[in-house]
Amino acid sequence: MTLRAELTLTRGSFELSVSLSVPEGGVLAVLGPNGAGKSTVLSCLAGLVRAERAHVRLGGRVLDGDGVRVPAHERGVGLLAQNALLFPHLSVLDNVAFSPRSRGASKAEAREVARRWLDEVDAREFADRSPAELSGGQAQRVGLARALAGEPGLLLLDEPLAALDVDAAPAVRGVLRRVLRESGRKLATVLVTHDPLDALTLADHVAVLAEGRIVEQGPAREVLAAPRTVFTARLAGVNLVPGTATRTGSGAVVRTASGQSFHGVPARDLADGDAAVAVFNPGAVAVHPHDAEVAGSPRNVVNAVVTAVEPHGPVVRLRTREGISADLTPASVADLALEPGTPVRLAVKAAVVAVHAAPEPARGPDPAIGW
Ligand SMILES: Nc1ncnc2c1ncn2[C@@H]1O[C@H](COP(=O)(O)OP(=O)(O)OP(=O)(O)O)[C@@H](O)[C@H]1O
Repeated sequence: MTLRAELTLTRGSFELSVSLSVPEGGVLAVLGPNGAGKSTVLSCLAGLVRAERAHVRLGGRVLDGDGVRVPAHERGVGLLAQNALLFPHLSVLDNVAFSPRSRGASKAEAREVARRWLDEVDAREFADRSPAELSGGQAQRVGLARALAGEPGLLLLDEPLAALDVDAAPAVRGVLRRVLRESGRKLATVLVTHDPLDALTLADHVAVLAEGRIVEQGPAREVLAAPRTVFTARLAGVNLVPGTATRTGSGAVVRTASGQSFHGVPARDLADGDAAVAVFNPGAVAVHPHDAEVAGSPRNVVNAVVTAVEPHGPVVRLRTREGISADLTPASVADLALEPGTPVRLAVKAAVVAVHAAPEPARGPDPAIGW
């Protein structure tokens, strides 16, 4: 079923105003910093929190608005949060059978449905266990089966992998991915996550929420490959320099508030005077001694001071006071004797800097924000 929702709510100084749409079979990942309003959006959709102004339509049915407010248990919404919150006194099978049973199925029918869903999430073998006998990952799989056994039109996933340790998360992510593809075809799914990997692997679209507003949205790969806000850039692990754009023939320059210029390759829709961001990968940043001459093809050169030297997978990520990050090999960190406080000269070729119009005046420390 297709979901369309418009929600407005004020809570103290926090204001939420969002408009979402998820087609049948679609998975929308909602990303955003702490306190952005992600859980509030899910709670409003689930009918657990009342928005001041709401219009929520699922398939042909109005859940909220036009004088209607369908209570939570009648919405046809499945919910899985960080913890599955299974009923401790029921077996795994009866936890999953609970939804069909409360929709009027006989005990035998409900258990049959439950067995089918436990098969779907590879948890049939746990049917007779009590929830206390499950690991975190097993409990999340059972929680997913329980959410789907009620045949919801909308599935809400609130950081379903966040409480799992690094060994358990991949298996549950794999089950979610398969179940959303196969069984999720009639559903709209909204997934709240902090993890770009979840967004890329589970969702087709993402919406980035900041301070109660959607600041970026679109196909997951496009948004994460070309982030326009500081938050999305951090998620995607790239450097992002906010400023104002000027077109220069086939190129573009982003000038920051402090007068620093970054040359790059403009997106097609970029216009002179636009609020813009220069985006580049930490792996594309070359690090030189602070007094080095940096020559060659058109480059952006920034004097910076190292603030952190951190292992980052097979490379070392250098963070600087100026906000730009660079990835280097451990050998070059040693050669350049890099440590917090070392002055360096960073260089990045214009050809690998993408310049995008920003949807809002870019926020964050000037001149650049990198991770
Ligand atoms: N029960 C509540 N009463 C009052 N304010 C609340 C309540 N719950 C949340 N808030 C506030 O509403 C805002 C949005 O919170 P919400 O939990 O939706 O954010 P979130 O994006 O889900 O954050 P997180 O990633 O930390 O879970 C925050 O400013 C928060 O302090």
